[in-house]
Amino acid sequence: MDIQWFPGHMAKARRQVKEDLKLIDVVIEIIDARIPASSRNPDINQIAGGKPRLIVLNKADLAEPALTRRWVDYFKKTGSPAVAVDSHGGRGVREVPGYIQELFEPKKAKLAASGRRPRPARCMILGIPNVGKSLFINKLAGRRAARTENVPGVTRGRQWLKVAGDLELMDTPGILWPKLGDELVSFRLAVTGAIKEEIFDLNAVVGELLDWLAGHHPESIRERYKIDELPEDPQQLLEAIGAQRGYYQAGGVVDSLKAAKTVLKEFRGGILGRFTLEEPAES
Ligand SMILES: Nc1nc2c(ncn2[C@@H]2O[C@H](COP(=O)(O)OP(=O)(O)OP(=O)(O)O)[C@@H](O)[C@H]2O)c(=O)[nH]1
Repeated sequence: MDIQWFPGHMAKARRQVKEDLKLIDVVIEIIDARIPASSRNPDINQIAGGKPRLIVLNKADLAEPALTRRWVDYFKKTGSPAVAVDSHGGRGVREVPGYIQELFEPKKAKLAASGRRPRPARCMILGIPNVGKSLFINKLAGRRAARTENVPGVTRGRQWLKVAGDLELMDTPGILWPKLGDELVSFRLAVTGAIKEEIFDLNAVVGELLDWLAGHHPESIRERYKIDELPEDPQQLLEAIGAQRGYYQAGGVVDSLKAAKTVLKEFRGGILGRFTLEEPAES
């Protein structure tokens, strides 16, 4: 899924999600723990409406633990239960059903009061591209919950995956658009991978990333790229990294594009360290 969101696409996504939400008791909003504000869909409150919602800060293994705790507290204080998760390693995933049951409780009581048979809480995942919706679904529902969308000739409707803890999970996540138009947000979406590389200026984005890292975590660059004195100009820093790695083009010119790709890959992979690019509004 690419990030080319146009008004038509957004309207279609919104309609689809609205339709699916009719079947849902609890919404699971997946965000990226490294950018908990920028990775939220701007209209999520309207879209999820009055449905109880759990915020999942995914990729917590790549984020700064202390800041993740602050973000979780912040969301809780603002009335949204939140949990930090690493969908790769699985940390935090097992806590999710408990939160969902709590959020389902009022509706469950209502169903019981009207004499209906108890049933599992029905949930669906919502989030912008690349926050880890699919991996989270697989982790929560278990290995056997293989998706079938690539099987030729199979027309899929919405399917439900059974999840331990008396839950049912819609197998297809709702993909929502990210915040568009704000430069700082776009930068954060680009470095974390929510925006595809083909559509941003790699050198500029990595330059901004190096600027941020040099300001907040200079030791991470010094240690990784063995550069004692960090040049102030990010483009010079990029060249120093390229030179250190031996990335030269014909004529002895440093291949700074290759250096930029390396830095981005290592940042995204957590090799430079665990970073969170934004803090909650209140401390
Ligand atoms: N380190 C780490 N990587 C993760 C985690 N969750 C997802 N990823 C990686 O992030 C990338 C995107 O994961 P997906 O599950 O495909 O994300 P998605 O939200 O379904 O993506 P779209 O289909 O584009 O909407 C993949 O490379 C995953 O391996 C996590 O908790 N930790």
